[in-house]
Amino acid sequence: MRVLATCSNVSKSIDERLVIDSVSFEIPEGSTFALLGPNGAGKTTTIRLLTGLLTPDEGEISLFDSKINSENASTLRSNIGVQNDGNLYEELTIEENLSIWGKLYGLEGSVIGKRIGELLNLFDLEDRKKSKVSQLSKGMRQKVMVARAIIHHPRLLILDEPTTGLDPQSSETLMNYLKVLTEEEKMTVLFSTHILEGLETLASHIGILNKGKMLATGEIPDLLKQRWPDDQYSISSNNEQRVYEICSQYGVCEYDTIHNDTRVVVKAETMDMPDLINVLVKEGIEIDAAEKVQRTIKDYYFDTLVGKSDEH
Ligand SMILES: Nc1ncnc2c1ncn2[C@@H]1O[C@H](COP(=O)(O)OP(=O)(O)OP(=O)(O)O)[C@@H](O)[C@H]1O
Repeated sequence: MRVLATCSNVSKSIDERLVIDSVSFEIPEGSTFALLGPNGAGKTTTIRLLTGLLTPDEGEISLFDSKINSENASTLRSNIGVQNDGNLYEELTIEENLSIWGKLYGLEGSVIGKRIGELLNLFDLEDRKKSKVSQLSKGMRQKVMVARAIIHHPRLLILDEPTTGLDPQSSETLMNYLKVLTEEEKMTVLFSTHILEGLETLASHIGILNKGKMLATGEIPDLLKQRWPDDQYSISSNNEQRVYEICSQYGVCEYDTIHNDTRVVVKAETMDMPDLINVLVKEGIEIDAAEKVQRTIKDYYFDTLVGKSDEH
């Protein structure tokens, strides 16, 4: 797959503090890339570096196969859409704001009208299109900022915590729309977020930043498979302690510190699940359920950050 953006060993200090520390990652074309990490991890700074608003102290950033430099930055930026791209015009209406940006991006009048209609509909802002931005709520402004970044259907859309301030329904609508943009419009999307629940249905790739370092990056199914190569089952029974003891004898049991329960890691070479269930039943244990554990990005995220909070 073609790579649309690359960060290679990028470092950046702000006020003599190293806030981005030799970060490398790739954004493949057509991907939906979620940038994750605790507060202050460096997500916004990475986004500002990618969009050319900040210059790396070390390392290289390439967009669309070209290394960003002071000469080509503005041309490259015309192919990206950025949510926090300057302020909105407070004394103009939503419609006027979007129209100005459509013109700036060189769209034809008829296309601008059509796109504005779609975006107002998407964000449930049709009845407010004649309202001045200064009269909008925080969440509504956020919607207009995101709409502005999308209006020209950029090749690469970059959104910094796009759902912050949005109500649950609007968040869901926006995230589903981003999926449509990647699938139908072949757009590539990078977004930062703190929302981990259900992320695997929205994102194809992730990068986890912590204290300026990229701890893990790649395609979600690959990362999950690398971290948990063996099938795991969660067994609920009338005697958890005994299950743990018996499974431990066979070397297939571990205590899951994230979920606080007993999980059986079934390694193909040791024992398969039906055999193990038989052993447990023969021992007089009543098994209520033995469910295969579906690992998620939330599990992966916390597993990656375990023990990292004190490092720097
Ligand atoms: N303009 C600035 N001046 C000084 N320090 C800054 C500036 N911008 C960012 N930093 C520092 O860089 C580090 C990374 O900040 P950044 O905003 O990139 O984190 P983030 O991952 O986006 O955090 P959050 O999830 O809280 O938005 C922080 O320690 C922050 O204090």
